[in-house]
Amino acid sequence: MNEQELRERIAMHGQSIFNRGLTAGSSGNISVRVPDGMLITPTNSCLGRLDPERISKISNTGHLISGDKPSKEAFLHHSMYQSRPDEQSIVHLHSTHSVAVSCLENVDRSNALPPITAYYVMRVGTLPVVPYFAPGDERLAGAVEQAAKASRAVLLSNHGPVVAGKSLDAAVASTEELEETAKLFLMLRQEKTRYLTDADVTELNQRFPG
Ligand SMILES: O=C(CO)COP(=O)(O)O
Ligand SMILES: [Zn+2]
Repeated sequence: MNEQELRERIAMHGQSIFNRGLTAGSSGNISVRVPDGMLITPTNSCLGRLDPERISKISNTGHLISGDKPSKEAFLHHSMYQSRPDEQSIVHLHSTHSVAVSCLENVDRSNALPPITAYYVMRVGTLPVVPYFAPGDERLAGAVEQAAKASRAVLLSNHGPVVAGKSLDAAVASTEELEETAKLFLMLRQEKTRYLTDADVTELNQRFPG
């Protein structure tokens, strides 16, 4: 996909995400790597109403090349790309059920969600939790860079998920799968539940690597 097509696809996904209530107001941001840096949604923009031409383009050193002022979380996307050089896109949302899990006191900080379904294992896998810092706080960079070494998805405490993928479509699909699994997890918290076993997870990782 060329840069223009990527810009249009970011806007298309943003609108779809917003219209389904997966992030509200001006929350969330999306980035895609390009050869000379990254495209990222502008700060304070509504994902439902992105203008492809105004999407920010920043260099690998963080300088604005074109478009509106970039997301205040651009440094966080940068940190995650540093840890995961094969990933091409990152999606950060304030999706309700994922945010709810990020607020639970006794969450397992090395992996917030159990393996409930095969698609969760295939698209997300593990979900380390990063301590709370205010949005845009650069201390998030180190914490995310470290956590992202173990997984393509990290959960920011009292905030929301940040998910990387080998393409924009893949990053969006993994973020959606994470949100659905967070919803299932909360629905099942009072029910006796059979999670997938370690053997089930090992088999899925062998059948569907990457
Ligand atoms: O989700 C957000 C902050 O965490 C939105 O911030 P931006 O509008 O700067 O992208
Ligand atoms: Zn946010």
